[in-house]
Amino acid sequence: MDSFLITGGRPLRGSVRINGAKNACLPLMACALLTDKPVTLTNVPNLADIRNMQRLLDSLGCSLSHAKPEAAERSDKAPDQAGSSPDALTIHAADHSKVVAHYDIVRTMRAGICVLGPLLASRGKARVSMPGGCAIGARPVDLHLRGLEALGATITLDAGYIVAEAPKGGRLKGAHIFLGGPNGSTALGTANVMSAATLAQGTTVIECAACEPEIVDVGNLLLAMGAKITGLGSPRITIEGVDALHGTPNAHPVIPDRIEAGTYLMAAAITHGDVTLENFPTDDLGAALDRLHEIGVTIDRVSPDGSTSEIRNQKSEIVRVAVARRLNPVQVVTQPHPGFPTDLQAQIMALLTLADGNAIITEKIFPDRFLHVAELQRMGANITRVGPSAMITGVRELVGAPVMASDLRASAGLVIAALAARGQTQVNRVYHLDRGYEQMEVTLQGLGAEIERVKE
Ligand SMILES: CC(=O)N[C@H]1[C@@H](OP(=O)(O)OP(=O)(O)OC[C@H]2O[C@@H](n3ccc(=O)[nH]c3=O)[C@H](O)[C@@H]2O)O[C@H](CO)[C@@H](O)[C@@H]1O
Ligand SMILES: C=C(OP(=O)(O)O)C(=O)O
Repeated sequence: MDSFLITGGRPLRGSVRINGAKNACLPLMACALLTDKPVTLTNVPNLADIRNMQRLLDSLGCSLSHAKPEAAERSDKAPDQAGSSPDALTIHAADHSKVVAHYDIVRTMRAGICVLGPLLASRGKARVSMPGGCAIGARPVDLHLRGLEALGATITLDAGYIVAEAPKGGRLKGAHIFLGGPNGSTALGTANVMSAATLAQGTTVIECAACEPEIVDVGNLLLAMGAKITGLGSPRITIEGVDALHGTPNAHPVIPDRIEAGTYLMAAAITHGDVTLENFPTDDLGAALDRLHEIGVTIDRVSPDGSTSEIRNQKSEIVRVAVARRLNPVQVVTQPHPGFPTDLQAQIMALLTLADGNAIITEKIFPDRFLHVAELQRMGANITRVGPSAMITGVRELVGAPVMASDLRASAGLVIAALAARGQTQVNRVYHLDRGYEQMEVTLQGLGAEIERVKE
């Protein structure tokens, strides 16, 4: 398994373009199963999870191609040698006979579950393996199943597979569904139920729907495919079922990855660097920007003439991040959007290990998402975990050490810590990072970091 060797202490300087969001792109891809017409996405990130979702869709009778149609949006990325664009993806679900999402693919990522709703709605039945994903605590799928049952599906479990069948006649029926669980809304559960409801007979109302930008992006793609949806981005989404969906008249650009953007913000901050981030989704990062501001990180909007000003709420802008002094300790609570995202918890913890005082992080989405704590402690961090909270007493310096990456964002937190640590850190098992960050080591090298991938 590959690892990263990082020698810390170099301030990051330069510019990074934020890629399309993994957690939007994966459920967007699954939506292609809802129609027999081609669906084209652009700004598709080049990630292990995306390739696995391509394999899954291929196994479900879809043809996939990277050729960029005339109507597709322009992208800054260079076309590859064959004249196609690596970040454009067309998915054509022409063969609707296959309904089994196999364990060997679905176990690799949580978002594999996103094919369940579309398969059930368009093919009348589905057999989908229980999904995998990051080891960040209990990750039940009861809300997904409860929502689909409310739409009239019969669901049973068989040998690790979810077996779902639409009512007689093959069509789901609209319903009023409360989709909240003990920790609030469910992102992928909302995507699953909303996409299934687009083809149901009648009206569906989802209460306690996820407000995450990635789910809004899924809703926007469905609208472009002819669905009737209102309330996107609010806790109540209403879907008026239609008889059929069509393909995308124009290519749908995947939104920028707010978690990738937040990760590079924190990497820049911990090294007291000066980094410009392009395609930065300010609007989607309110809570994280608020915490970073309190910590003492300066984030300015860069105008086309190069001047800087206050950042504004926008879907995509250019920002410049810099830190002039020692970091302030702050309190962070992870919550559903628009609260502080759990997917940035490990990264901000790494940053706070070097703050000037006591910080506290409370994890309200995945109360056991703390596997990075022990690894940060190996690097000299002073952290005490108490139930769903971690108390962090800032230290003067971190010291490089061999550490083990346990999951995607924990790995990102360890890389951030290593960039600031004295000496060398070996971050083992970086295949987790490759699921969610496009060539992270190359991006960081471009910013002046001393980092290399060791292949094994
Ligand atoms: C691929 C993808 O997009 N993954 C993201 C998605 O995961 P995912 O969609 O799986 O996470 P959810 O939003 O569903 O989980 C939120 C909370 O609801 C609970 N829950 C969820 C489903 C369910 O059926 N029952 C239930 O109780 C979970 O245990 C958790 O406490 O949102 C998470 C929360 O923002 C992120 O950390 C993940 O990176
Ligand atoms: C937890 C994540 O991914 P997954 O839900 O696929 O495990 C993540 O993207 O941070």
